[in-house]
This record gives sequence, C-alpha cells and structure tokens, in this order.
Amino acid sequence: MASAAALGGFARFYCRAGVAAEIPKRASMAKPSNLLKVAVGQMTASADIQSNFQTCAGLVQEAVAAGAKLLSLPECFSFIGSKEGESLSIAEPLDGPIMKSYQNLAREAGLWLSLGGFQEKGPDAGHLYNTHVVLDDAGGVRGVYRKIHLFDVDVPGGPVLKESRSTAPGSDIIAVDSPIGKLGLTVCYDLRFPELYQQLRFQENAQILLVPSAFTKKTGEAHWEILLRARAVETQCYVIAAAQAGKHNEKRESYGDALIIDPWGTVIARCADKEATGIAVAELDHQFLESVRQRMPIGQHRRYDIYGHSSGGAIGTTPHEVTSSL
Ligand SMILES: O=C(O)CNC(=O)[C@H](CS)NC(=O)CCC(=O)C(=O)O
Repeated sequence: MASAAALGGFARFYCRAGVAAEIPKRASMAKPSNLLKVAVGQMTASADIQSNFQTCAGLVQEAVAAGAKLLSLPECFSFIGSKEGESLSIAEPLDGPIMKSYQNLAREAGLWLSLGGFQEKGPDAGHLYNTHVVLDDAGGVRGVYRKIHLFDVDVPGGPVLKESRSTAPGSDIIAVDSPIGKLGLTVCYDLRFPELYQQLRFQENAQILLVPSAFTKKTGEAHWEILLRARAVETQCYVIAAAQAGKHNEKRESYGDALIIDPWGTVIARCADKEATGIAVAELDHQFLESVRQRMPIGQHRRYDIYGHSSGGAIGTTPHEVTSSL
C-alpha cells in the first residue's frame, strides 16, 4: 500500500529546499520483481511446546497462502514458562529436536523463517542464550544472533524482570543475506539501543531489521510503535516486528501489535487485533528503499570521522567528500 502522505511529505520537503520535486513512487513505478511479500506473526505462547508449534505451523500456512517469502515469529515463539527456571529446563542446542521441528516446517512450507528468541542451551547450567535464528526455505540455518541486551528492569507500574538471572548475553552483531534483502537480526529489548541498528545499517548494510519481541503491556503502550518507527526512519530500513500478545499465564501478559514499517517510517502492515493470533503481510519495495536513501543521504552525511568507526558499505566517508542535494 503506497503511503501517499509520506511521499507527499517528501515532496514538500524538497520543494522547501528549493530542489525540483521528483516524488519517489512505489508500487506503481516498481517492477513486480522488486515487490517481495513478507509476513509478521503475532501469538500468545504458553508453556506447552507442542501447542505453540501448532500455532506457529498455522501462521506458516497463512503466510504461504498469502504468498509471503518470509515469516517472522516473535521472541519465545516455542515456549513461555510461568515458573522461575522453567526456560532453563527446556533449553536445547540449535541441533536439538525443537529447532529441528521448525526446520522441517520451513522446508515443507518452502518459507524463510525468522525465529526470534529461542531458548538455546547456554554456556553453563544456569544460563541459556536468547537466540534469534533465521532459517531458509530448505530449513537450513542461515543466521544465529544471541540477544546482547538483557531486560533487567523494574517496569514502572508493571513487573520486575531480571533476564540476566538465567540468560547469558551474546556479543556479536549479525546480518544475513536473504531473497528479500539483507536482514539485521535483533531481539525485543535491543530495540532501545539505537547504536546496534546504526551498525546493522551502516556497517553491515542491512535493509530489513527484524525485531521479534515479547514487550510488556506497560512498556508496549508507551514505547513500542514509536521506537520501531524511529529505528525505521533513522536507518532507512524496513522494520519487521513480530510480537507476543495477550495473557500467557497468571503472571505474564504481552503487548502484541506486530508491525511492518517502511523506510520512511510508515506502518504498512499491522495485525487487525492487537491481542489475537495472526499474521499481517506487506510488500517490500527495494526501489522505494533506494529512493528514500538517495533523497535523504544520511549514509553520506554520517560523521564516521567523529563516531570512530569505518564507513562500512556506505558511499563517502566524510561529509567533506559529499555534495549534498539538500
Ligand atoms: O523471559 C523470557 O521468557 C523471554 N524474554 C523476554 O520476554 C524478554 C526478557 S524478560 N523481554 C523483553 O526483553 C521485553 C522488553 C520490553 O518490554 C521493553 O523493552 O519495554
């Protein structure tokens, strides 16, 4: 769905700057090959691994029926426990039976899967990794990202969560190639750390940022959409944010509202009901992404010289080398 308001905004911006307005068009201008359908999932996981799998399999079927090439599932897609230490007891290595069942699912459906927040067996008996795994359409593991920011927070008016009690942080930034573009892998609370997303865009050349989450109801109401849209705008990437939704058990409730956002910051897909299980589908348009990046060349204006790391794949290294049209 083309966001006329966003494009109109772009045109006005250029007119004010005294540059001839040439409005980037999306679907109408792009060749069909530029349009790639993706799906984002929303669900209410429980402590029943089998029933969570059935739910995910249903979402996979819906995504295939909609013609999507990739489906992103939320953090804790395979399990959300209600008791302390329960996650540790079900944690498995990536070559264990749980991940194997999702690999079979991806292969049988011929669908890429982004599986946010898998309870991966960790470095010691007391800690797991909160791992985002990307599977290709043959079920092969293409990307493994271990959440680097752990949610140790006393949510004002909400729960106290201390993720580091049973989770070890990862330390690597991960981006992987896919048929829909370069994917930047993150998980949930990472969303609050923009530097990670800057690195994914400007060092790793990500085009699509994945943020599978289980946001709390309280923080979701206040911050979910605004943070996601900010990450999309400041990185000029598509953002796909799968979400846990609703009540998992007596103690735990998630905000929901799975979203897909375009590089101009427009929400282009959202599940109809914030709290229900389902998917939302959108078309990614790389021509549109490129036009946003060309017309607002923050990749060239970024002060790599001051920030202290290399330019990665961006064009131009310092503003002095760049002639801006703005
Ligand atoms: O514990 C598990 O079962 C899996 N992990 C999670 O659900 C994590 C850690 S508790 N949740 C978040 O990061 C929420 C972040 C959030 O809500 C915010 O940033 O506002």
